[in-house]
Amino acid sequence: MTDTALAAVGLRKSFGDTVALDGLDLAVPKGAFFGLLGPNGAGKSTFMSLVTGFQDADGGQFSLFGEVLDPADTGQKLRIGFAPQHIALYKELSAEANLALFGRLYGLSGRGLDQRVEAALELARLMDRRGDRVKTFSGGMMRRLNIAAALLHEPELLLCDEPTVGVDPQSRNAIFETLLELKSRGMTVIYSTHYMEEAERLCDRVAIIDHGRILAEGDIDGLLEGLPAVNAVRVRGGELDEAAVAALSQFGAVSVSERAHHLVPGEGFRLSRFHVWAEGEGLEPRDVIVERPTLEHLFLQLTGRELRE
Ligand SMILES: Nc1ncnc2c1ncn2[C@@H]1O[C@H](COP(=O)(O)OP(=O)(O)OP(=O)(O)O)[C@@H](O)[C@H]1O
Repeated sequence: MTDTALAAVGLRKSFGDTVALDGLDLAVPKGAFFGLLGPNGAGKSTFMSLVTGFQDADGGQFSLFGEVLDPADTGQKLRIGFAPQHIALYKELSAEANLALFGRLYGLSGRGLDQRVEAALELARLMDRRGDRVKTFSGGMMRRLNIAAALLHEPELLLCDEPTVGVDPQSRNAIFETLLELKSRGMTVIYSTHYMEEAERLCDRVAIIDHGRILAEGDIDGLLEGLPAVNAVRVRGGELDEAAVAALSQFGAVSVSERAHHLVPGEGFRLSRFHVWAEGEGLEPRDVIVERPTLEHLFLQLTGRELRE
């Protein structure tokens, strides 16, 4: 028995001169909601297309639940579900007809198929729109259906490629509900995104990918542990006098904007000491905003670039 759902070792893939995957190593534990976090062009979709056998790797190897993954092995393929970045649905057909079609492609029929279609409609929260053509759906509804269609054959591992790109915040929340439902069922999910807030909200573990390599991997708290405990402090109000600003500077680099003083903590910064100082200055707790480091800061530290550049 292995505790690893999917492992990749030394994966390589190039398109002409473009190196999409550059010796990528990754291990995804069973039952993890695993975030693959990286900017556009980092290699996330290429990675998924190799796992699902849509493209062949130039080098390297995968194992799926402890067995070497052979793209031609149908039995192994059935253990994987894939919700691609680009919606793969028939827009002229209804939600229900789409699901039935995908179910038949997976060899389902009769009562078994009907039950899976019902379950998928429920998961996607589209019971009341089941008979409507997909072309009348919002982007978020299509995304949910796209995910549900990938689950009809009850795979053990779901790959979900950037499901929230181009959807409004409300639809995004509805997609999260579907994903959180899968998480609560203990399904192994590999979720690619370039939104660090999504990774922080959904994922137990995260791998940071850039230029086709994994730069860091672990649970989010562990990954952030290496960063300073406080990323920045904002003092609202902008009412500090010159002496107070000079005193603030003992804690690090200070810059001033119209409404606030921003402090980037220096070496040996202690938040407790800072709070004592702030209280002495008569600052209200609500005027002091402490920014904790995020995965965005980690990415910046690792690459010298913003995640969304
Ligand atoms: N079929 C292809 N032909 C040529 N280049 C490709 C192809 N597929 C991917 N690439 C290139 O490989 C690199 C990795 O692309 P990939 O789509 O895997 O990144 P990504 O992290 O999924 O980003 P995005 O969110 O933009 O899809 C990019 O430089 C991309 O332009």
